[in-house]
Amino acid sequence: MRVALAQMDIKLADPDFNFRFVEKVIEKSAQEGSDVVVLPEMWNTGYALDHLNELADPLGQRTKTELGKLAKAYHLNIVGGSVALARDNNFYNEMMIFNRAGELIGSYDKVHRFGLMAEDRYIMAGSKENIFSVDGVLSTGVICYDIRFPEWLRKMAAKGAQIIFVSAEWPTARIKQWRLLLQARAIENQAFVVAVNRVGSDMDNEFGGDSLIVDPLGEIIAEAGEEEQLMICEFDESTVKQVRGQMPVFADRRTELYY
Ligand SMILES: NC(=O)CCC(=O)C(=O)O
Repeated sequence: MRVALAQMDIKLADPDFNFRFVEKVIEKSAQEGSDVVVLPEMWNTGYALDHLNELADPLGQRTKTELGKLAKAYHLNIVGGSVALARDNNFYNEMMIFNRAGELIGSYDKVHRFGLMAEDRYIMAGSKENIFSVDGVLSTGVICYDIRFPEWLRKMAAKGAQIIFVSAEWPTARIKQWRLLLQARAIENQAFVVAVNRVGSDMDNEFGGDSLIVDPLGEIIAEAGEEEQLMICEFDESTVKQVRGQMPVFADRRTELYY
C-alpha cells in the first residue's frame, strides 16, 4: 500500500484557504501514485474553538462534497483527518473516510476530548468505534489524544484492524511521547500505524510534525521532519499476518482477568 501523509500547516480559522490547500495535496498524492492520502486533525479550522459557530462545517456537507469529489476524480482513498463539524447544536471533531469511488465509507467522532486544548468545553465526544476497509485491508482511524488510550485501539485491532490511521495536532512540547505512544500501539496491536501530525503554530501551541509510519514490530519505517511536506511511503500490509502468526498475542489474551 502506498500512503501519502499530508503533514501540512493549517491556517487558523480559514476553511477556504485550508480546503484549497488540501485539494492541491490530494492532487499531488494522486500524481505520485498513492493508494490513500491521510490528513491531519481539524484541518479545516485549526483549534479556533471560540469561533466554531461561524466556522464549523454544518453537517460536514462541504467536507463530504469536496473530499468525495476529489477521491472520485483522482481514484484514491482518503482518510480525511478530521474537521470541525456542526450537528444538532453541537460541535464535533470528526474523521470521514472515502473510497476510490468517492463514497463516504465511514465517519468517526473523536472519543477522548483533550482538556489541555479546551476540547471538553467546546466539542462533544463521540462514542462509536471506527472500522473501515482500504482496498480490502481492515483499518481503524483515531484522532490525536485517542492514542493515549490503548484499550480503545485494542478493541478495534481485536476486531481485525491491521492499519491504525492517526490524525493529530500534537504539540512539539510532547513530541517524544507521540513517538513512543505510536510505537507502543503498533507493537501491542501488531499493526501498522500511519500517523499524521501538523506543523506550524497557533496562539497556544507549536506543532512539530514528526509524522510517522511504524511497522507491526514497532520499527519506524518513515518519518517526516518539522517542515510542511507530503511524505509518501509504501509498505506491505501482509507483514501484519506474518507478525500475528509468529506471536499469537491476540489468542493469548486473558480478557476475563482484565476488568
Ligand atoms: N489535539 C490533541 O488531542 C493533542 C493531544 C496531546 O497533545 C497529548 O499530549 O495527548
